[in-house]
Amino acid sequence: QQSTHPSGRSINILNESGRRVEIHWMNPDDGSLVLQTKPDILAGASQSLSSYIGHTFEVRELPAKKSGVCAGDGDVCRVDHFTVSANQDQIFIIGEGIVVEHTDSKTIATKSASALLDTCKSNAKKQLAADPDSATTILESLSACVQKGVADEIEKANEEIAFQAEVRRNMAALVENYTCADETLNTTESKRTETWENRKVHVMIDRPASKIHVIDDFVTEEECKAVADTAEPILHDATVADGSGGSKLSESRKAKQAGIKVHWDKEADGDLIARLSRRVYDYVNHVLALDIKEDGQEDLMSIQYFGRGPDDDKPDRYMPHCDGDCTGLDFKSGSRMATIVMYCDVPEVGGATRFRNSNVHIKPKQHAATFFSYIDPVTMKMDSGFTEHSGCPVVEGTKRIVTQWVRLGVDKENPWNSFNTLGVKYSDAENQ
Ligand SMILES: O=C(O)CCC(=O)C(=O)O
Ligand SMILES: [Fe+2]
Repeated sequence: QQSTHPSGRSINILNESGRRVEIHWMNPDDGSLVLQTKPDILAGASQSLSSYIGHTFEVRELPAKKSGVCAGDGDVCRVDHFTVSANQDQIFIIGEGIVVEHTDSKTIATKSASALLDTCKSNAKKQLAADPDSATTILESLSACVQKGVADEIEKANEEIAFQAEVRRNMAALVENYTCADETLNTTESKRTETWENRKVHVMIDRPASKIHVIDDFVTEEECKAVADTAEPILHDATVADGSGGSKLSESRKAKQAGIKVHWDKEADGDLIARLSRRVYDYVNHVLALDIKEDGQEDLMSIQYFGRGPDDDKPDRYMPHCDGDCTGLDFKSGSRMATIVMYCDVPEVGGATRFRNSNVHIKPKQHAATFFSYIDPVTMKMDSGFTEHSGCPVVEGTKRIVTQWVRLGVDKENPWNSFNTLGVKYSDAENQ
């Protein structure tokens, strides 16, 4: 519970004081002390604690077992305090004299930045002493020195991130089937909630290039029915592009689907599908402020998965995929950058929407919607894998969703399919 709470921080305490200490949490309401360390932290030992931003702790030196006294002046037991900050990777080092030093991701970064500057500065000073008239050259070599140091540090950090991302991806792939099959798994706890047009929004991840929201009561029963009625006569097996301009059935996408055209000319008359589609673009614009218009966008897609029981070895499902690019590339005009999946009918068993790289599991709730975006609207860089998702196998019952894949850079003259050189049908549009 603590580690998933947004203000939860797990902290590490190292006892380098040479003395035995204990840690108390200070209750801000009444100032009482609550012992956190049992047994005591011996000299040289470490201890981790689950805490929260803003919590303050007291470190108390304990009397030596033999002498029965502390090592402070006049045998006094020394005390210090520390407070948990918002930064990540916080370490509290209890030093000699029971003085607590606080390090975290920020202070470590600051330290390595100043170490780097110190090296460059001392080089510059030496040069200046040798040749007092060479100020310009010195300034140049100083900035070259800093630049190289910064580049080296960034490269190191990027390499570390790439390594960690690979470990995380491999783990995610491994647990995918287990988590999909785990019926006891509920929707992941949200980071925070918001409200949009009287609807509750659960914010699951909120990164510049990767957002996942669940919106309650996004679609109404009559809108679902309007889509289902239109889909019924044209429902067909889901296909993917076969690479030569045609389409083929796919193991990775087992479902029935039908493209649903939006009759915008009937919007003013209260057309239910147009009303739903308008809400989709309103929400996308609310989150991304990219001024997305309906012109040239893909049709709505009705997708239906049918459960055939636990013995079906080829259940209806969508294997993990990204709807657009999710490799961190620059955005390409006309391509997808957000998706809304609306749940019209939810199955009895199976059928969760899973974002395996973000560890976000969404158990479909009738009439709710999952919104996700995979573009950073400021840098125009795409998500780097956090929005990869799957529709878990549907085991019992029927799952009916309506999906809108949203593009940026399309309009009447340049509709979505003009960006597809093969000119494949709408049913082949999803990138796999
Ligand atoms: O069925 C789901 O939950 C996911 C559907 C999906 O991935 C899509 O429509 O792009
Ligand atoms: Fe998808």
